[in-house]
Amino acid sequence: MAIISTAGLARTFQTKLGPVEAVRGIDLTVREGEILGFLGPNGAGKTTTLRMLTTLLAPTGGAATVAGCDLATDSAGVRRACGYVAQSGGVDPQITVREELVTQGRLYRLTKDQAAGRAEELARDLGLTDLLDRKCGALSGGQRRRLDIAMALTHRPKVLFLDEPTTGLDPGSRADLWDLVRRLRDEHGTTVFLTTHYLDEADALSDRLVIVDQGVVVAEGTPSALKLRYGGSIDAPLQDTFLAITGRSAEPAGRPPVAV
Ligand SMILES: Nc1ncnc2c1ncn2[C@@H]1O[C@H](COP(=O)(O)OP(=O)(O)OP(=O)(O)O)[C@@H](O)[C@H]1O
Repeated sequence: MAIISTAGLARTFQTKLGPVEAVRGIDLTVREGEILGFLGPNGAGKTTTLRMLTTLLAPTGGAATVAGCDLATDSAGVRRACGYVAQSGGVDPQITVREELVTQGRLYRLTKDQAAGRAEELARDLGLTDLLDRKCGALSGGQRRRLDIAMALTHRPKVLFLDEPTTGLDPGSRADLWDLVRRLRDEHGTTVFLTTHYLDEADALSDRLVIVDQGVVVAEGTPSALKLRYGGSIDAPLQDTFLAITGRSAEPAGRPPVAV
């Protein structure tokens, strides 16, 4: 069953220098319980698409449904169904992990007791129990990401959107995060929609890849199917496949991470 479905989803920004067509018409379907890797070179329109699908940004064209809720007419329903972890989270460094989780629960209208209980539950699920009374500012990068994800899961969303979840993490923390994403899907049936520039990550985690370039979908399929079709063999490196599809590298500026 499709949990996300979009048709011609588009967003043009009006700027002083003229219109910028960030997303020109995205057609895609995501099945329930799928881990979808949403890839594309810098500026392809990935974050803009995520922001539209999570109701943070209004589309200027097209349509979409998330968990059966129409983006245009039922944004509250879409928000109930979605958790979103942006590229850089906005936790308060001065308050503790517990306070941050409880506050998030209260924002979702849980009672004090419910919010305290949910904070403990999330901390257990995400390996944060020993850190509950630590200040957020004292967490490592990997622990911060786990807290960001815990907060996004407070209301038990059906779909979790992760925008470059492992950027800046060391190989061990990246591997932990991959395990967490798989566990979320396997134990809770959560659909995961993730963007990443790390092709080893996309390859290891995703059931299916959607590759965008210049605001449109240019290829989609399982990692193996894409490698076979564009890289010449199912053993082709995803790097070569991506280059064949977009003519560009997927890596952001800077050093590529060590594969784990
Ligand atoms: N608020 C805005 N105003 C004007 N242009 C914007 C705005 N937000 C994004 N853009 C432009 O839209 C295009 C797509 O941006 P977006 O951030 O969605 O790409 P991305 O695929 O997530 O890129 P990256 O991989 O670098 O994070 C880019 O050309 C960007 O400069």
